[in-house]
Amino acid sequence: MNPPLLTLDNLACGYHQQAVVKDLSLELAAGEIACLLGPSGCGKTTTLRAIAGLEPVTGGSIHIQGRQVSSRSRQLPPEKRGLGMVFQEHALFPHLTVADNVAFGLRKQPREQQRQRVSECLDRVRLSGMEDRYPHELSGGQQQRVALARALAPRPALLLLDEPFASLDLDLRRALARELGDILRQENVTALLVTHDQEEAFALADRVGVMRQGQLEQWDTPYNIYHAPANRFVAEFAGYGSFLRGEVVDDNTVRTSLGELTGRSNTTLTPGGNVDVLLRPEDVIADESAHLALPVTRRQFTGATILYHLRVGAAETLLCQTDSHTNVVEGDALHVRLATKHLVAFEAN
Ligand SMILES: Nc1ncnc2c1ncn2[C@@H]1O[C@H](COP(=O)(O)OP(=O)(O)OP(=O)(O)O)[C@@H](O)[C@H]1O
Repeated sequence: MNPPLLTLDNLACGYHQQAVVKDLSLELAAGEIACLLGPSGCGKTTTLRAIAGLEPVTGGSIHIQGRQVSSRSRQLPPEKRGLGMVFQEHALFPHLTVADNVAFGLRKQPREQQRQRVSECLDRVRLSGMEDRYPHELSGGQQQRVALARALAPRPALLLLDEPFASLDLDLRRALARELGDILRQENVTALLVTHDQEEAFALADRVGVMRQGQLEQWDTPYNIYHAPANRFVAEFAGYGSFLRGEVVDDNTVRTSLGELTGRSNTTLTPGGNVDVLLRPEDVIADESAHLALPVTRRQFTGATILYHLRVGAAETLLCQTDSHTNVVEGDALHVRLATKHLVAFEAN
Protein backbone atom coordinates (compact mmCIF):
# COMPACT_ATOMS: atom_id res chain seq x y z
CA MET A 1 0.00 0.00 0.00
CA ASN A 2 1.15 3.55 -0.77
CA PRO A 3 1.88 5.76 2.26
CA PRO A 4 -1.29 7.37 3.62
CA LEU A 5 -2.17 10.62 1.95
CA LEU A 6 -4.93 11.34 4.44
CA THR A 7 -4.95 10.27 8.08
CA LEU A 8 -7.75 10.94 10.54
CA ASP A 9 -6.73 10.05 14.05
CA ASN A 10 -9.51 9.88 16.67
CA LEU A 11 -11.18 12.82 14.99
CA ALA A 12 -13.93 14.57 16.93
CA CYS A 13 -15.94 17.60 15.90
CA GLY A 14 -19.41 19.05 16.24
CA TYR A 15 -21.58 22.11 16.49
CA HIS A 16 -22.48 24.19 19.56
CA GLN A 17 -20.98 21.75 22.09
CA GLN A 18 -22.85 18.88 20.45
CA ALA A 19 -20.52 16.06 19.35
CA VAL A 20 -21.31 15.01 15.77
CA VAL A 21 -18.18 13.08 14.75
CA LYS A 22 -16.68 10.88 17.42
CA ASP A 23 -13.34 9.13 17.61
CA LEU A 24 -13.08 8.62 13.87
CA SER A 25 -9.85 7.11 12.57
CA LEU A 26 -8.98 6.14 9.02
CA GLU A 27 -6.14 6.13 6.52
CA LEU A 28 -6.50 6.76 2.79
CA ALA A 29 -3.56 5.80 0.56
CA ALA A 30 -2.36 8.00 -2.29
CA GLY A 31 -4.27 7.31 -5.50
CA GLU A 32 -7.17 5.58 -3.76
CA ILE A 33 -10.82 6.51 -4.07
CA ALA A 34 -12.90 6.18 -0.93
CA CYS A 35 -16.56 6.70 -0.14
CA LEU A 36 -18.15 7.58 3.16
CA LEU A 37 -21.52 5.92 3.32
CA GLY A 38 -24.20 6.16 5.95
CA PRO A 39 -27.71 7.26 6.80
CA SER A 40 -28.75 10.88 6.70
CA GLY A 41 -27.37 12.89 9.60
CA CYS A 42 -24.62 10.43 10.58
CA GLY A 43 -21.88 13.03 10.12
CA LYS A 44 -20.49 12.40 6.63
CA THR A 45 -20.57 16.02 5.50
CA THR A 46 -19.22 17.22 8.84
CA THR A 47 -16.24 14.86 8.44
CA LEU A 48 -15.58 16.19 4.94
CA ARG A 49 -15.87 19.79 6.13
CA ALA A 50 -13.40 19.12 8.94
CA ILE A 51 -10.91 17.68 6.42
CA ALA A 52 -11.45 20.74 4.22
CA GLY A 53 -10.70 23.02 7.17
CA LEU A 54 -14.24 24.44 7.18
CA GLU A 55 -15.04 23.10 10.69
CA PRO A 56 -12.75 23.21 13.72
CA VAL A 57 -11.99 19.90 15.36
CA THR A 58 -12.55 19.34 19.06
CA GLY A 59 -10.33 16.29 19.38
CA GLY A 60 -7.85 14.15 17.46
CA SER A 61 -6.04 15.26 14.34
CA ILE A 62 -6.05 15.34 10.54
CA HIS A 63 -2.89 14.85 8.47
CA ILE A 64 -2.67 15.42 4.72
CA GLN A 65 0.53 14.23 3.01
CA GLY A 66 2.12 13.75 6.42
CA ARG A 67 1.44 17.34 7.50
CA GLN A 68 -0.85 18.03 10.40
CA VAL A 69 -3.59 20.35 9.16
CA SER A 70 -6.13 20.13 12.02
CA SER A 71 -6.03 19.51 15.74
CA ARG A 72 -7.62 21.20 18.75
CA SER A 73 -4.84 23.78 18.78
CA ARG A 74 -4.02 24.10 15.09
CA GLN A 75 -6.15 24.81 12.07
CA LEU A 76 -4.58 25.37 8.67
CA PRO A 77 -6.87 27.50 6.47
CA PRO A 78 -8.72 25.61 3.68
CA GLU A 79 -6.79 27.26 0.82
CA LYS A 80 -3.45 26.06 2.26
CA ARG A 81 -4.45 22.38 2.36
CA GLY A 82 -3.94 21.53 -1.32
CA LEU A 83 -7.50 20.31 -1.69
CA GLY A 84 -10.09 20.35 -4.42
CA MET A 85 -13.77 20.34 -3.52
CA VAL A 86 -16.97 19.51 -5.35
CA PHE A 87 -20.16 20.00 -3.43
CA GLN A 88 -23.77 19.18 -4.11
CA GLU A 89 -24.74 22.66 -5.22
CA HIS A 90 -22.62 23.39 -8.29
CA ALA A 91 -21.36 26.78 -7.07
CA LEU A 92 -20.00 27.74 -10.48
CA PHE A 93 -19.37 31.44 -11.01
CA PRO A 94 -22.44 32.44 -13.05
CA HIS A 95 -20.76 35.43 -14.71
CA LEU A 96 -17.73 33.43 -15.90
CA THR A 97 -17.59 31.18 -18.95
CA VAL A 98 -16.93 27.46 -18.61
CA ALA A 99 -13.26 28.00 -19.52
CA ASP A 100 -12.85 30.82 -16.99
CA ASN A 101 -14.56 28.77 -14.29
CA VAL A 102 -12.13 25.91 -14.88
CA ALA A 103 -9.16 28.31 -15.02
CA PHE A 104 -10.12 29.85 -11.69
CA GLY A 105 -7.58 27.90 -9.59
CA LEU A 106 -4.83 28.40 -12.20
CA ARG A 107 -4.67 32.19 -12.07
CA LYS A 108 -1.02 32.22 -10.98
CA GLN A 109 0.12 30.15 -13.96
CA PRO A 110 1.23 31.55 -17.34
CA ARG A 111 -1.69 32.01 -19.80
CA GLU A 112 -0.62 29.31 -22.24
CA GLN A 113 -0.24 26.76 -19.44
CA GLN A 114 -3.70 27.70 -18.13
CA ARG A 115 -5.21 27.26 -21.58
CA GLN A 116 -3.65 23.83 -21.99
CA ARG A 117 -4.78 22.60 -18.60
CA VAL A 118 -8.33 23.94 -19.07
CA SER A 119 -8.54 22.17 -22.40
CA GLU A 120 -7.18 18.93 -20.89
CA CYS A 121 -9.65 19.02 -17.99
CA LEU A 122 -12.65 19.81 -20.21
CA ASP A 123 -11.59 16.95 -22.42
CA ARG A 124 -11.49 14.64 -19.36
CA VAL A 125 -15.06 15.52 -18.45
CA ARG A 126 -16.17 15.38 -22.10
CA LEU A 127 -17.08 19.06 -22.42
CA SER A 128 -14.62 20.11 -25.11
CA GLY A 129 -16.25 22.73 -27.30
CA MET A 130 -18.26 24.25 -24.43
CA GLU A 131 -15.48 26.64 -23.35
CA ASP A 132 -17.42 29.82 -24.14
CA ARG A 133 -20.76 28.87 -22.65
CA TYR A 134 -22.05 30.26 -19.38
CA PRO A 135 -23.27 27.98 -16.54
CA HIS A 136 -26.94 28.82 -17.19
CA GLU A 137 -26.52 27.47 -20.74
CA LEU A 138 -25.63 23.99 -19.40
CA SER A 139 -27.67 21.09 -18.03
CA GLY A 140 -27.34 20.11 -14.36
CA GLY A 141 -25.10 17.18 -15.27
CA GLN A 142 -22.89 19.39 -17.44
CA GLN A 143 -22.61 21.95 -14.66
CA GLN A 144 -21.41 19.23 -12.29
CA ARG A 145 -18.81 18.17 -14.86
CA VAL A 146 -17.55 21.75 -15.03
CA ALA A 147 -17.37 21.84 -11.22
CA LEU A 148 -15.34 18.63 -11.36
CA ALA A 149 -13.03 19.98 -14.07
CA ARG A 150 -12.51 23.15 -12.04
CA ALA A 151 -11.64 21.16 -8.90
CA LEU A 152 -9.23 18.89 -10.83
CA ALA A 153 -7.48 21.66 -12.77
CA PRO A 154 -4.93 22.70 -10.09
CA ARG A 155 -4.04 19.02 -9.53
CA PRO A 156 -5.06 18.86 -5.87
CA ALA A 157 -3.41 16.31 -3.58
CA LEU A 158 -6.86 15.31 -2.37
CA LEU A 159 -10.28 15.82 -3.88
CA LEU A 160 -13.32 15.99 -1.61
CA LEU A 161 -16.74 15.40 -3.14
CA ASP A 162 -19.97 15.77 -1.19
CA GLU A 163 -22.85 14.02 -2.95
CA PRO A 164 -21.81 15.69 -6.18
CA PHE A 165 -24.66 14.21 -8.18
CA ALA A 166 -27.43 14.26 -5.58
CA SER A 167 -29.49 16.82 -7.47
CA LEU A 168 -29.53 14.72 -10.65
CA ASP A 169 -31.95 11.94 -11.51
CA LEU A 170 -30.95 8.38 -10.67
CA ASP A 171 -29.90 7.19 -14.15
CA LEU A 172 -27.72 10.20 -14.81
CA ARG A 173 -26.30 9.97 -11.31
CA ARG A 174 -25.26 6.33 -11.70
CA ALA A 175 -23.78 7.02 -15.15
CA LEU A 176 -21.81 10.00 -13.86
CA ALA A 177 -20.63 8.06 -10.82
CA ARG A 178 -19.14 5.39 -13.11
CA GLU A 179 -17.54 8.04 -15.26
CA LEU A 180 -16.22 9.85 -12.21
CA GLY A 181 -14.26 6.73 -11.22
CA ASP A 182 -12.57 6.66 -14.64
CA ILE A 183 -11.78 10.37 -14.55
CA LEU A 184 -10.30 10.23 -11.05
CA ARG A 185 -8.13 7.26 -11.96
CA GLN A 186 -6.93 8.90 -15.18
CA GLU A 187 -5.97 11.99 -13.18
CA ASN A 188 -4.44 9.75 -10.50
CA VAL A 189 -6.04 11.86 -7.81
CA THR A 190 -6.81 10.66 -4.29
CA ALA A 191 -10.47 11.26 -3.54
CA LEU A 192 -12.93 11.01 -0.69
CA LEU A 193 -16.58 11.10 -1.65
CA VAL A 194 -19.68 11.30 0.47
CA THR A 195 -22.78 9.47 -0.65
CA HIS A 196 -25.68 7.60 0.82
CA ASP A 197 -26.07 5.48 -2.29
CA GLN A 198 -24.47 2.13 -1.54
CA GLU A 199 -24.39 1.06 -5.21
CA GLU A 200 -22.63 4.27 -6.17
CA ALA A 201 -20.06 3.68 -3.41
CA PHE A 202 -19.42 0.08 -4.45
CA ALA A 203 -19.10 0.97 -8.13
CA LEU A 204 -16.59 3.70 -7.50
CA ALA A 205 -14.51 3.10 -4.46
CA ASP A 206 -11.38 1.18 -3.50
CA ARG A 207 -12.40 1.67 0.10
CA VAL A 208 -15.71 2.32 1.77
CA GLY A 209 -16.38 3.71 5.23
CA VAL A 210 -19.77 3.01 6.76
CA MET A 211 -20.73 5.59 9.38
CA ARG A 212 -23.41 5.57 12.06
CA GLN A 213 -24.09 8.35 14.53
CA GLY A 214 -20.72 10.00 14.02
CA GLN A 215 -18.69 6.84 14.25
CA LEU A 216 -17.01 4.72 11.64
CA GLU A 217 -18.43 1.21 11.85
CA GLN A 218 -16.13 -0.27 9.18
CA TRP A 219 -13.46 1.00 6.80
CA ASP A 220 -12.79 -1.66 4.23
CA THR A 221 -12.93 -2.79 0.61
CA PRO A 222 -16.39 -2.89 -0.99
CA TYR A 223 -16.11 -6.70 -1.10
CA ASN A 224 -15.52 -6.97 2.63
CA ILE A 225 -18.20 -4.42 3.48
CA TYR A 226 -20.68 -6.58 1.56
CA HIS A 227 -19.41 -10.07 2.33
CA ALA A 228 -17.68 -9.64 5.68
CA PRO A 229 -19.61 -6.86 7.42
CA ALA A 230 -18.24 -6.04 10.87
CA ASN A 231 -21.67 -5.94 12.46
CA ARG A 232 -25.37 -6.16 11.81
CA PHE A 233 -25.70 -2.44 11.01
CA VAL A 234 -23.10 -2.63 8.22
CA ALA A 235 -24.66 -5.86 6.96
CA GLU A 236 -28.06 -4.22 6.68
CA PHE A 237 -26.79 -0.96 5.26
CA ALA A 238 -24.58 -2.52 2.62
CA GLY A 239 -27.24 -4.20 0.53
CA TYR A 240 -30.19 -6.53 0.63
CA GLY A 241 -29.99 -9.43 3.02
CA SER A 242 -31.95 -11.45 5.49
CA PHE A 243 -31.10 -13.24 8.70
CA LEU A 244 -31.85 -16.83 9.59
CA ARG A 245 -31.75 -17.90 13.25
CA GLY A 246 -29.55 -20.90 14.00
CA GLU A 247 -27.49 -22.79 16.55
CA VAL A 248 -23.74 -23.06 16.18
CA VAL A 249 -22.52 -26.61 15.66
CA ASP A 250 -18.88 -25.70 15.11
CA ASP A 251 -16.81 -22.91 13.55
CA ASN A 252 -17.96 -23.87 10.09
CA THR A 253 -21.52 -25.06 10.66
CA VAL A 254 -24.78 -23.53 11.86
CA ARG A 255 -27.98 -25.56 12.21
CA THR A 256 -31.08 -23.67 11.04
CA SER A 257 -34.71 -24.55 10.40
CA LEU A 258 -33.72 -25.02 6.75
CA GLY A 259 -30.88 -27.42 7.50
CA GLU A 260 -27.18 -26.99 8.20
CA LEU A 261 -25.36 -24.07 6.64
CA THR A 262 -21.66 -24.56 6.17
CA GLY A 263 -18.80 -22.33 5.18
CA ARG A 264 -15.80 -20.59 6.64
CA SER A 265 -16.83 -18.08 9.25
CA ASN A 266 -15.10 -14.73 9.68
CA THR A 267 -15.89 -14.60 13.39
CA THR A 268 -15.37 -17.10 16.17
CA LEU A 269 -18.57 -19.02 16.74
CA THR A 270 -19.24 -20.59 20.11
CA PRO A 271 -20.73 -24.10 19.79
CA GLY A 272 -24.25 -24.19 21.22
CA GLY A 273 -24.68 -20.41 20.86
CA ASN A 274 -27.64 -18.85 19.05
CA VAL A 275 -26.73 -16.75 16.03
CA ASP A 276 -28.38 -14.97 13.12
CA VAL A 277 -26.79 -15.95 9.82
CA LEU A 278 -26.72 -13.36 7.05
CA LEU A 279 -27.99 -14.58 3.71
CA ARG A 280 -27.62 -12.31 0.70
CA PRO A 281 -30.18 -12.74 -2.10
CA GLU A 282 -27.58 -14.44 -4.28
CA ASP A 283 -26.97 -17.09 -1.56
CA VAL A 284 -30.53 -18.29 -2.13
CA ILE A 285 -30.77 -19.90 -5.55
CA ALA A 286 -34.01 -20.59 -7.36
CA ASP A 287 -33.87 -24.18 -8.55
CA GLU A 288 -36.93 -26.10 -9.74
CA SER A 289 -35.32 -29.40 -8.78
CA ALA A 290 -34.71 -28.32 -5.17
CA HIS A 291 -36.81 -29.95 -2.43
CA LEU A 292 -37.19 -26.79 -0.42
CA ALA A 293 -40.26 -24.77 -1.46
CA LEU A 294 -41.00 -21.48 0.31
CA PRO A 295 -44.11 -19.31 -0.07
CA VAL A 296 -43.63 -16.02 -1.91
CA THR A 297 -44.85 -13.06 0.15
CA ARG A 298 -43.59 -10.37 -2.18
CA ARG A 299 -42.22 -10.18 -5.72
CA GLN A 300 -40.24 -7.08 -6.69
CA PHE A 301 -39.56 -6.74 -10.41
CA THR A 302 -36.51 -4.50 -10.96
CA GLY A 303 -36.00 -4.96 -14.70
CA ALA A 304 -32.88 -7.11 -14.82
CA THR A 305 -33.83 -9.23 -11.84
CA ILE A 306 -36.67 -10.16 -9.52
CA LEU A 307 -36.25 -9.98 -5.76
CA TYR A 308 -38.45 -12.56 -4.06
CA HIS A 309 -39.39 -12.32 -0.38
CA LEU A 310 -39.93 -15.87 0.90
CA ARG A 311 -41.49 -16.85 4.20
CA VAL A 312 -39.62 -19.21 6.48
CA GLY A 313 -41.67 -20.59 9.39
CA ALA A 314 -43.81 -18.06 11.21
CA ALA A 315 -41.60 -15.02 11.36
CA GLU A 316 -38.52 -15.26 9.15
CA THR A 317 -37.99 -14.04 5.62
CA LEU A 318 -35.43 -15.01 3.00
CA LEU A 319 -34.61 -12.91 -0.03
CA CYS A 320 -33.89 -14.57 -3.34
CA GLN A 321 -32.76 -12.88 -6.52
CA THR A 322 -33.65 -14.50 -9.82
CA ASP A 323 -33.51 -13.49 -13.45
CA SER A 324 -36.48 -11.41 -14.46
CA HIS A 325 -38.20 -14.19 -16.42
CA THR A 326 -39.08 -16.24 -13.33
CA ASN A 327 -42.85 -16.24 -13.28
CA VAL A 328 -43.64 -17.60 -9.80
CA VAL A 329 -46.15 -15.18 -8.30
CA GLU A 330 -47.06 -14.03 -4.80
CA GLY A 331 -48.85 -16.78 -2.88
CA ASP A 332 -47.15 -19.59 -4.82
CA ALA A 333 -44.03 -21.38 -3.65
CA LEU A 334 -40.55 -20.91 -5.07
CA HIS A 335 -38.14 -23.86 -5.02
CA VAL A 336 -34.75 -22.80 -3.71
CA ARG A 337 -31.48 -24.14 -2.39
CA LEU A 338 -29.06 -22.34 -0.12
CA ALA A 339 -25.54 -21.88 -1.37
CA THR A 340 -23.59 -19.93 1.23
CA LYS A 341 -19.94 -19.55 0.30
CA HIS A 342 -19.03 -18.43 3.79
CA LEU A 343 -20.86 -17.85 7.05
CA VAL A 344 -21.53 -14.37 8.31
CA ALA A 345 -23.16 -14.77 11.69
CA PHE A 346 -23.92 -12.39 14.53
CA GLU A 347 -24.97 -13.20 18.06
CA ALA A 348 -28.77 -13.58 18.04
CA ASN A 349 -30.74 -10.47 18.91
N1 LIG B 1 -24.19 24.00 10.80
C1 LIG B 1 -24.72 23.15 11.66
N2 LIG B 1 -25.11 23.53 12.89
C2 LIG B 1 -25.64 22.64 13.77
N3 LIG B 1 -25.81 21.34 13.53
C3 LIG B 1 -25.46 20.89 12.32
C4 LIG B 1 -24.88 21.76 11.32
N4 LIG B 1 -24.62 21.02 10.21
C5 LIG B 1 -25.00 19.75 10.52
N5 LIG B 1 -25.50 19.67 11.76
C6 LIG B 1 -25.98 18.43 12.44
O1 LIG B 1 -24.92 17.50 12.50
C7 LIG B 1 -25.37 16.17 12.24
C8 LIG B 1 -24.58 15.57 11.09
O2 LIG B 1 -24.84 16.30 9.91
P1 LIG B 1 -24.10 15.99 8.54
O3 LIG B 1 -24.55 16.99 7.55
O4 LIG B 1 -22.64 15.84 8.78
O5 LIG B 1 -24.71 14.54 8.21
P2 LIG B 1 -24.66 13.72 6.83
O6 LIG B 1 -24.30 12.31 7.23
O7 LIG B 1 -23.79 14.39 5.84
O8 LIG B 1 -26.18 13.77 6.40
P3 LIG B 1 -26.85 13.81 4.90
O9 LIG B 1 -26.61 12.47 4.30
O10 LIG B 1 -28.30 14.04 5.21
O11 LIG B 1 -26.21 14.93 4.16
C9 LIG B 1 -26.86 16.29 11.97
O12 LIG B 1 -27.54 15.95 13.16
C10 LIG B 1 -27.06 17.74 11.62
O13 LIG B 1 -28.34 18.17 12.02
